[in-house]
Amino acid sequence: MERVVTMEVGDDGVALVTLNKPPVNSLDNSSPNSLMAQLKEMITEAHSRPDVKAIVIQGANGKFSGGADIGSLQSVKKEGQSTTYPHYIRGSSFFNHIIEEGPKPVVAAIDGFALGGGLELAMASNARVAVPKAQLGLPELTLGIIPGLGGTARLPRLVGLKMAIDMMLSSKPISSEDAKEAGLIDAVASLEELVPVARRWALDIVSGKHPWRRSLALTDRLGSKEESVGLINQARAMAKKSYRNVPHPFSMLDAVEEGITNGGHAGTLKEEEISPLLVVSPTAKGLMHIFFAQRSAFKIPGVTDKGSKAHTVKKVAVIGGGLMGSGIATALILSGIKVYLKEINSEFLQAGIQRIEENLKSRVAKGGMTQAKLQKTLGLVKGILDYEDCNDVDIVIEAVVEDISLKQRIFADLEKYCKPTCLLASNTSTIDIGVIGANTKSQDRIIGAHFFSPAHVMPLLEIVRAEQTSSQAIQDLIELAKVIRKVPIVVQSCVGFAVNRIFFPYFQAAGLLVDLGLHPYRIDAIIKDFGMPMGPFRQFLLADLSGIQIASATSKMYKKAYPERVYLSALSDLLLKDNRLGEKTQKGYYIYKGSRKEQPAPELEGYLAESRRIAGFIPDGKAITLTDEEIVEMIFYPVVNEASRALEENVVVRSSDLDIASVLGMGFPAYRGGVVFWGDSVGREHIYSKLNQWSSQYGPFFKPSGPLERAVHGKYQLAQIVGHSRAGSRL
Ligand SMILES: C[C@H](O)CC(=O)SCCNC(=O)CCNC(=O)[C@H](O)C(C)(C)COP(=O)(O)OP(=O)(O)OC[C@H]1O[C@@H](n2cnc3c(N)ncnc32)[C@H](O)[C@@H]1OP(=O)(O)O
Repeated sequence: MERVVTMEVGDDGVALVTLNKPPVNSLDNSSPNSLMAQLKEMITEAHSRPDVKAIVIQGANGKFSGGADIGSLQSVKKEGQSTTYPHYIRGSSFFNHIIEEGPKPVVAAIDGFALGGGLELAMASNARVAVPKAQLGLPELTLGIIPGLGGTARLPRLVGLKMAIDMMLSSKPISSEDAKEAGLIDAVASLEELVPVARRWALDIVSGKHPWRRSLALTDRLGSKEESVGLINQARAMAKKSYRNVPHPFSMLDAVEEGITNGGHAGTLKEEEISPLLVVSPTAKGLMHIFFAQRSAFKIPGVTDKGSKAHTVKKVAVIGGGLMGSGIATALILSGIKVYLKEINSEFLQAGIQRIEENLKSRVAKGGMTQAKLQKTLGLVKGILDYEDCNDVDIVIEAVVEDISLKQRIFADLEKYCKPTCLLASNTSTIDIGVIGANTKSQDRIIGAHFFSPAHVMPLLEIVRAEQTSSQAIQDLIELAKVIRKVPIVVQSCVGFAVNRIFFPYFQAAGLLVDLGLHPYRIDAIIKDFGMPMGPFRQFLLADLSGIQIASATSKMYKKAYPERVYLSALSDLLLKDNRLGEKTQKGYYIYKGSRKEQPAPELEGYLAESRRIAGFIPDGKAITLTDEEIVEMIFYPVVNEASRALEENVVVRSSDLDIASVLGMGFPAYRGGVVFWGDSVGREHIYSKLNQWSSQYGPFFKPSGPLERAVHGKYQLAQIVGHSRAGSRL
């Protein structure tokens, strides 16, 4: 039997129990051989051995524990009224009775992180010691579940109810320094001193020098029941505003309330009752899928598995200080990378640097940065006017206007002045990477680095590889993404790459529905209720933020690339003609009165009528009637349809990359698992038959794609289209 928990008893009478299950010492509880079962066995043995006075639990390889094993939670299935929830041993009962209330004190020695069940194990221990930079938190809500090993009952007793609720709702970990101040841990010790301090602490509990604290029994941080229930109700009201369509934040608050009103043990029983139900909810399935999808995105077969190392990036040149360039520069300096910002004259340079400063200032205003840190961070930017100055940078990221010959000239210049190992990246969203490098001999190190606006905020980076791009170049850019905390998806060049490619039908379907008589505001409200950050018409104005010319130009580009399946409503052009550019001119589909909050524009009706007249879809003037659900379907099924094409064309490495693209690039709700995952959960047959029906009613925009049709006939999931990919198929 593989040992993942070991025990060593020292001369001091302390049993040092070590969790050793790479990569994160997860608390697997699925079998007699799993970590939780072995841990229970070891602690029970320690309690019964006469030579053991106290127990210290640590994690191997610089990590305490990353919590329950998410893989085994993900595979839980519903079986009639119950589920296959992995509790080989009853975790809460073990933590409550054998660790917290056992006959010998237990101290947790925390290195690296204690997250989820990891922190719950530490909180069930009678004291906690951590290294200075350890991270402690309960991030279960990001997975669609709640703390299930006593976290909702113990955290409020250790740090107070308000902070506990904040920590759980935000899912953000805190550092050991903050944890010490809050009362979550008892001492901070250097790595060398961690276990010795924990041993001494455990013995001091035995001798009575330190109190023998049992978290579930603490009450000193809790206010009166009335106050507590008031706080919990306030949190419910807040959660209603920020969480749509998901049950778990409210379940978490129910468990907290039970633990406060009926005692800690009752709280842990409530968790036990709720957790198996939540883990099989569509929300948890979607969020756990996204958890693993995000990690898979960093692994590219033939690139990251070759054993070669990425180059370290210390200095990057950004060409162009416009909106995108300054955003990219901001993202880089925020991660401590030196940036040369290149512009064509000092006036533009000044403006670019000012934009970067504005980006940082807005962080300061939101409390995310101090003024002193702003100055230090801004100090990492140096303005330059000549390519000669790029001779010592590791990567260049070009972010100038979408002009092929301009870009070709820039790359020819870069090749001349940059060192031969320098990666040459373009932030183009439309131009073929191969074409950009056509006038150089450096095609192997030319690559697309497509950021999303605002680049210092949006978490996605599309890495576009051309035929000749080397695997080293891809690996270097993946590494840069890691450093600047972006999730990369590696894509083959095609019009729109991944995100814009699969979402062009989203905006076009919305336009089509308006031309069929629906109102844009109703569509926006329904799509927002579905979980998008804003509706397509409100978001159109976001496109305007990065330049309305781009939005207009890209529609034409799609028309050219995918003519048989594009629907261009006249509506946006009618608005543009009247200089209704959205927020920029304070009017678009909506009006803005000096704020970003949209207000209805009564005059929109005239534009709608004109657009419908041009479309000629409803000659008798009678708008079609659709339910809210049908509107969601008519807007998102075309997206799934396009995603199936992108999968078959191998635009991405794996289907989950498109899920990441939709969630991180467009704000598709993570709890729905991304567009492909969602499409599969809705069901390919249903989507196919609906698209067929609409295609005969409303035209080829809705025609089911070849790959979707094949998946239906072949009875395989949309997520498996990549495996059924046919080279050269463009149906
Ligand atoms: C009953 C309980 O209340 C319920 C729970 O505890 S649910 C679990 C709660 N815990 C979490 O949400 C923590 C999730 N993990 C993380 O946030 C991060 O992985 C981390 C901060 C622990 C480490 O981050 P980092 O060093 O960047 O490594 P990262 O790439 O994320 O993870 C390393 C590997 O560990 C895996 N992993 C991380 N946490 C895991 C977990 N809890 N279960 C299973 N696998 C896990 C990752 O999938 C990855 O696997 P791979 O190498 O095969 O891709």
